[in-house]
Amino acid sequence: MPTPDPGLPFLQPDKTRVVGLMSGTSVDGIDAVLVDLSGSDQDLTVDLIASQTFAYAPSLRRQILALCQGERISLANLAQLDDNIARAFAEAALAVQSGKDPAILIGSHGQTVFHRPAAANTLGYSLQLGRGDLIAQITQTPTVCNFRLADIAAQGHGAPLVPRVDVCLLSDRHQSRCVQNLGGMGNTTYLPALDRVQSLGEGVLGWDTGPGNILLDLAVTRLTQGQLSYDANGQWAAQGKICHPLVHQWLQDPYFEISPPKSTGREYFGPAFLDQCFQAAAPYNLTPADLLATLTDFTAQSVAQEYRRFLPHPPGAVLLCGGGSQNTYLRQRLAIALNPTPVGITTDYGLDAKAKESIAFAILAYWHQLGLPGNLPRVTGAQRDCVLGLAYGVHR
Ligand SMILES: Nc1ncnc2c1ncn2[C@@H]1O[C@H](COP(=O)(O)OP(=O)(O)OP(=O)(O)O)[C@@H](O)[C@H]1O
Ligand SMILES: CC(=O)N[C@H]1[C@@H]2OC[C@@H](O2)[C@@H](O)[C@@H]1O[C@H](C)C(=O)O
Repeated sequence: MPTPDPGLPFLQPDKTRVVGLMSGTSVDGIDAVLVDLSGSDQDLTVDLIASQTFAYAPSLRRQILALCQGERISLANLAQLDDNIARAFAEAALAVQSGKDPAILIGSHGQTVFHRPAAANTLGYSLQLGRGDLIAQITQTPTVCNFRLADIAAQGHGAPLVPRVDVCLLSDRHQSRCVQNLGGMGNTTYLPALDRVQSLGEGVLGWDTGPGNILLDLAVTRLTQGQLSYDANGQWAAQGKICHPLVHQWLQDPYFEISPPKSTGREYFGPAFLDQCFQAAAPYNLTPADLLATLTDFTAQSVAQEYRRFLPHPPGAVLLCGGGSQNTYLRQRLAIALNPTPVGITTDYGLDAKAKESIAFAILAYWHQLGLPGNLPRVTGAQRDCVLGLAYGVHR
């Protein structure tokens, strides 16, 4: 057990109210939850009390995206941006608790602005802004943040981190499952048909499968000159015709050749990748709807190809989560690509699909306070189990 900080609550594994905060690679806003957690890991239970998404103010979003895209920024402006993100996260934490008994702990993922996957002879590097010390001070609530660092220092990718939570909340002893997140990026957790205790020891796999909504969001933004930022329910793409030769061509991308552990981000599947897609599409004279249909099918096919390449068996079911689980057309294309495996959403298995990642960071903060590891070395490639996160207490 780590020595508890005097400014932090010393938790016992019984009912604890925690806020979870997450903003991922879509940079659409802060997903916030208020949960009651009990148990430790294999007997963990979650009661979702409140859940809300707080869109970023347009100017803050623009600054974050500019930074993600590698635009130059002075250190003074970087400091200001970090403060502003922390303030937005703190406001989200306060707002999601409004009218409820307060949380005693916050788990804040922060905003990813840069991710360098680990490689042979190169450590990973992952930078999340929105510093936890400021969130703790503003909310007067102890805050755990910077969850990816310990895993990276142990030579892991620092991502994905949600798989250990998936094991504890979604394993089934009779059915193997893939939990497929469709955020900006896509990532999966393969849960063999084992109970939670066995699963933590063996068989679980997880990795970033490639793009989630990122190429769709970027394409919609480009095609509408910034008027729209995503294809609501996939309605636009559903009107188009898929260009199958392009999908086939894009599936040859070298990222899909890499065996797990692997992780990715906007640095790879970002604007430059989309430029290449648009260039490759030029000879086909596609309409905007055709382009979106083709990018949507590519996204679905990339997930199916990753499963075929890297899973020991097709899963008994695929459970979707993340914002892309709301895209009806993407879900249809996934169901076709994964046929005959049934495709559902985690909400139907008791875990809100849109809130799952922020719930996971509430749990990782709780595990930090219990001294329990949060990573799965088989997934991230780390050399050992790590207690994840840096904790900031409230010193009045
Ligand atoms: N109704 C909807 N129809 C289509 N797409 C949707 C809908 N709702 C959300 N999305 C998509 O989900 C995205 C946000 O998903 P989410 O919040 O899970 O991503 P994230 O957490 O930023 O990403 P990551 O998991 O990569 O960190 C939006 O940018 C949009 O593309
Ligand atoms: C560096 C980073 O923010 N990675 C995210 C991103 O979004 C999806 C995928 O890429 C995943 O690896 C990770 O997020 C989830 C929450 C995770 O760590 O499990």
